Amino acid sequence: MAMAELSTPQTTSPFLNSSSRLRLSSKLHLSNHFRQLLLPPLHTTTPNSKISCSVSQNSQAPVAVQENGLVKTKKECYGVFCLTYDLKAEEETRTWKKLINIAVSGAAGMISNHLLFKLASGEVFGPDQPIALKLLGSERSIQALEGVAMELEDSLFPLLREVDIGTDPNEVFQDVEWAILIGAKPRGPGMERADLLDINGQIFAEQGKALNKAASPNVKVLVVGNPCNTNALICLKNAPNIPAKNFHALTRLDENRAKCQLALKAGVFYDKVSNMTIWGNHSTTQVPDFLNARINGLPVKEVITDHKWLEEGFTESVQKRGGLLIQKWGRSSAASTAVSIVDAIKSLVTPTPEGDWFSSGVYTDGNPYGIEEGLVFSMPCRSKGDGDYELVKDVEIDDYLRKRIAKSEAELLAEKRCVAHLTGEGIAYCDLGPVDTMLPGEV
Ligand SMILES: NC(=O)C1=CN([C@@H]2O[C@H](COP(=O)(O)OP(=O)(O)OC[C@H]3O[C@@H](n4cnc5c(N)ncnc54)[C@H](OP(=O)(O)O)[C@@H]3O)[C@@H](O)[C@H]2O)C=CC1
Ligand SMILES: O=C([O-])CC(=O)C(=O)O
Repeated sequence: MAMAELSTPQTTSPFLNSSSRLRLSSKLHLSNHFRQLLLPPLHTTTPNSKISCSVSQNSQAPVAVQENGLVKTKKECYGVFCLTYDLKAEEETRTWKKLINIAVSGAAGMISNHLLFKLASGEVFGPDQPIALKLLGSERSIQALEGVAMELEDSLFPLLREVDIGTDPNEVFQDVEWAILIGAKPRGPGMERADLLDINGQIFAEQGKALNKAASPNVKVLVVGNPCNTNALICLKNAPNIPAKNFHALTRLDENRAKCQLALKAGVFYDKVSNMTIWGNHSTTQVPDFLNARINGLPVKEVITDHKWLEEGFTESVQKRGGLLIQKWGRSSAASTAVSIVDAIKSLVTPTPEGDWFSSGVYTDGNPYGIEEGLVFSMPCRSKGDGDYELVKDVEIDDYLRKRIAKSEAELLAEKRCVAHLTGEGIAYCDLGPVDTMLPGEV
């Protein structure tokens, strides 16, 4: 065993303290990783302080860690992330927040390929928030998942403390505080909508059960995989121990798309558009609410006087944006979806600016808009930044909006009937019409 002496910050390192004993595969490994691990950007360095660590020069992959004479193994962890760091000492320094566990399903897919690097960079939870990523894949994707983990290793993110990969949601979801559920089967040619609801519903029923059993009791769940509203409903119904309020279906991409279209028409930069609600389903029946949205603090209808465009052109462009993108790209939106996931989470962990709100698909339990109870429906929300939200209760709904919101509501009720066997609400009866439940990408 060679002993390495390295300079390190005087304050406790986020990764090591002097009692940490790590088994690494080679000296080269040590120099590559340790330098990054010991010099996180947020710490001031005191050049004279030293840290000692023992290095095995002939060990294999770093899968076992010796701590207080006990060998700890982590079954599903990956590479450098299998090392165990003394996080307890670090938590006492107050410099770093307590580690949070984040699960991502469909982690080898296109959206995740953008999202994971944003999560690991600190862009989502902040520059002082260490994270562990728990990546859920399947037999299909396990090799690719290793590739993802390798790229995460090579990115040397100071905040990324662990990466676990696995195919069993009961293991992957253990103690997670956030679950971002992206993995879902894409709709194939000729596939009936009812079949898609059923196949993906099975995935979300299983994951709901696993979250119920293994996750932190206050886990926040963001469902992205389509049809995301109904998948979120299935998931929450299978997780009775987790508050239904903790489940979200991603409609933030629709909100972002709507803001962009309004900004374009008004000739303003898109940060001038606020109070944008998406009502209803993440589908072509969604209702982007131009009645209550604002541009530079003014009602949209005062700024954009072409009301016919608002009712028809604007609304349809948002509803069908995903389909247009597929026509251009040959695949559905991935980067902008990942950005919108970041926005959705940040909206829950930072206070909503005064007077503004954001959209999220949430459980309609006691909503003030007369939407049928027991659906996951996109509505205006505000947050104090504690991970929770409250509904905005005084948004005006005129006849135009009411009619369209009712259509999206009817669609979600029809979807719900199709998955009754997965929500514990009896026998499924599927009467979806040919144009119902079009995903935004299915035009
Ligand atoms: N809500 C929103 O705003 C948006 C939602 N979406 C939805 O997000 C989901 C993921 O999109 P994206 O990352 O681009 O898709 P990809 O096809 O790149 O990845 C999807 C992942 O889903 C997993 N999956 C789970 N079950 C199945 C199955 N039965 N058959 C095939 N794959 C399966 C696969 O991973 P594995 O093998 O590891 O399980 C795959 O890697 C889709 O449902 C898409 O419609 C997309 C854009 C916007
Ligand atoms: O339909 C899809 O898979 C893509 C999608 O949800 C969107 O672009 O909004």
